Amino acid sequence: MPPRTLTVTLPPATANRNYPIHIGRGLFNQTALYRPHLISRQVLIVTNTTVAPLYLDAVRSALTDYQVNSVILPDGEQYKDLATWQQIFDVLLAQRYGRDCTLIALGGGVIGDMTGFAAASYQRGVAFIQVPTTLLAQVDSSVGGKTGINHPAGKNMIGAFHQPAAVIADTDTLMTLPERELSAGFAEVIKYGLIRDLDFFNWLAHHADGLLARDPALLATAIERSCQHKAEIVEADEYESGQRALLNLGHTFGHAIETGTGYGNWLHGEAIAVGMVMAADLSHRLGWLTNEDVDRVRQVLTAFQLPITAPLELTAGQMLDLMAVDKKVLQGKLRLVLLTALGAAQVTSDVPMEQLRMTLASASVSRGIAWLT
Ligand SMILES: NC(=O)c1ccc[n+]([C@@H]2O[C@H](COP(=O)([O-])OP(=O)(O)OC[C@H]3O[C@@H](n4cnc5c(N)ncnc54)[C@H](O)[C@@H]3O)[C@@H](O)[C@H]2O)c1
Ligand SMILES: O=C(O)C(=O)C[C@@H](O)[C@H](O)[C@H](O)COP(=O)(O)O
Ligand SMILES: [Zn+2]
Repeated sequence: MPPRTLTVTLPPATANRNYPIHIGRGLFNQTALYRPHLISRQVLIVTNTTVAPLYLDAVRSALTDYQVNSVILPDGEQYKDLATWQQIFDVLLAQRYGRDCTLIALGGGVIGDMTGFAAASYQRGVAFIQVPTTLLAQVDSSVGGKTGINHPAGKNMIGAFHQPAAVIADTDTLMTLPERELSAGFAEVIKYGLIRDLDFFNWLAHHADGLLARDPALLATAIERSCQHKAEIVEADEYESGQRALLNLGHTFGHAIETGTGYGNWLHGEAIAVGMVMAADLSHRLGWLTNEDVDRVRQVLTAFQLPITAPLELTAGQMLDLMAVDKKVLQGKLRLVLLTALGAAQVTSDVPMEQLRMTLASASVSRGIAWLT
């Protein structure tokens, strides 16, 4: 399979902001993919303790003509925080990096979000390249320019929109990804099917076994179609004043689960899988989906080894408190992404509290009604 390149086309602010998404095997060490986006010789690779031993040398080998430094952060969602993020600036300043430097994010979504936010902030904004190494990062987080870090009270609460100069998604990296992480990535892939592409959703259901077995052709198709969806939405609504919010399907619930259970205990994709079941359940309670539709959502997520029930340690009250800090809240009112059919979504602020509480209770199989308190 030859590599594919998609383009994210954005309106120019002061300069051309379009950027390529390269998808394919063996892309890491191709100097030609990096060179057009490097403004000066100063390059900082940001990665973590798991990814560095696997791939840092390969990326460095593409950049022998440059002054390359690296910063290796601790691994985990619990380190997507202010203190860890500051380490990036310590290196940039110690090495006297200027405004024409380029940061490279080598890793999953955590590294991508933190590096992008560092690039948005250092000297008020420098360039960065996304080199995503997880499925989730290749299909979602590396594209679109949402960058940031967590606060103990809420996910991604501190951040900026800052688009990358390029995305280089080397699909060979997925061969070393743990199975649990691969499944978590599929939650965001399934999300595209649920919000805007029923054919893709059905295709994913049909190929679940092959995708989990990492068939390279199937993976390439899933990644390309996901990036196409993300690019189209970001091109239409870069700053989330409208349809970009649909990419948040399951996230109001999921982010509450991640924050409430302690960052890193539930993977982002796992929490979003449960969140999508909750969104589907609530859509059914509003009469928008049939019972069979909701079962189908559960079945497909289960086929990808994803959870479909909520963590037991959170009460509905705690969930609602955590959901109240969601970034989609407007004038103090919760706004949720719900499904009007499989393959179609909308944002609604008219969520009856009683129905929402029923949804929160029903997604917790073991605790049932006690979870309502
Ligand atoms: N900016 C966005 O648009 C956006 C979109 C979705 C998710 N996110 C964020 O992304 C994060 C989740 O990203 P993630 O799922 O990639 O998690 P992650 O970055 O924590 O990576 C998952 C795990 O896999 C390891 N890893 C990475 N690449 C590997 C490889 N090739 N082989 C072996 N191990 C590898 C990592 O070290 C980590 O332990 C969350 O913080 C979420 O909020 C952001
Ligand atoms: O790109 C977007 O827009 C998304 O919402 C993609 C999500 O998968 C991602 O998890 C994002 O970081 C969530 O954004 P947030 O604004 O709810 O923090
Ligand atoms: Zn997400």
